[in-house]
Amino acid sequence: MKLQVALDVATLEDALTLARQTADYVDILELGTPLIKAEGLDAIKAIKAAHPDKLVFADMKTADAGELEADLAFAAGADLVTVMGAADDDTVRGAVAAGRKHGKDVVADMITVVADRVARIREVSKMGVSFVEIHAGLDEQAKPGYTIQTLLDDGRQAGVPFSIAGGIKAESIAAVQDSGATVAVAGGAIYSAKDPAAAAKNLKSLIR
Ligand SMILES: O=C(CO)[C@H](O)[C@H](O)COP(=O)(O)O
Repeated sequence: MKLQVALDVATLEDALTLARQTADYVDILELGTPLIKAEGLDAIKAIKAAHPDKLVFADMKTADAGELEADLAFAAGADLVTVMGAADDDTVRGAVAAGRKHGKDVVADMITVVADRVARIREVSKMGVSFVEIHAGLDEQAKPGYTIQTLLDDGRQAGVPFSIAGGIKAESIAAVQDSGATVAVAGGAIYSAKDPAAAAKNLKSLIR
């Protein structure tokens, strides 16, 4: 299982610092959606230039104009780009077309798919996305009683390649791996830690 750090900070300067602190321990550097909105697509270029050996994931969370938005992110240097799994089928297909043009990967973010997520995961997988991200966003995580378990159950059931994002911590990363995930995405557990490098190193060490 690969480890992906979500650079969920609001400035490129902070993102470059966090990337430098964690790059030795992660496989994928993710530019979080707020970072892309704050700094623009040039931030993708800057992270890729600083870490050409890492996969760069642009969390565009595209909801419309799939081909155009994915094309822009790939042209800026992204290796992986997200499209919303809840978007129109043509938006997903458009992003996949851009991915094929650039020889890169499109990931369907399954955040906000509340009714029969497993069925929608199977549908978008047939549209050509490389994998799905089974995801509980920060607002969902803040609700009382939130648990990552439903994400893991959906992953197990879906029978297609998936990543998990939703507040993964040192205590839960083994269960994420046991669910069959190919990528574990960690944001807050790393960027909110006193020592982000040590937090990333610890998460990596817990992957068997
Ligand atoms: O995309 C996101 C929020 O929409 C986050 O990047 C993702 O949820 C990972 O961060 P965390 O581990 O803090 O949940």
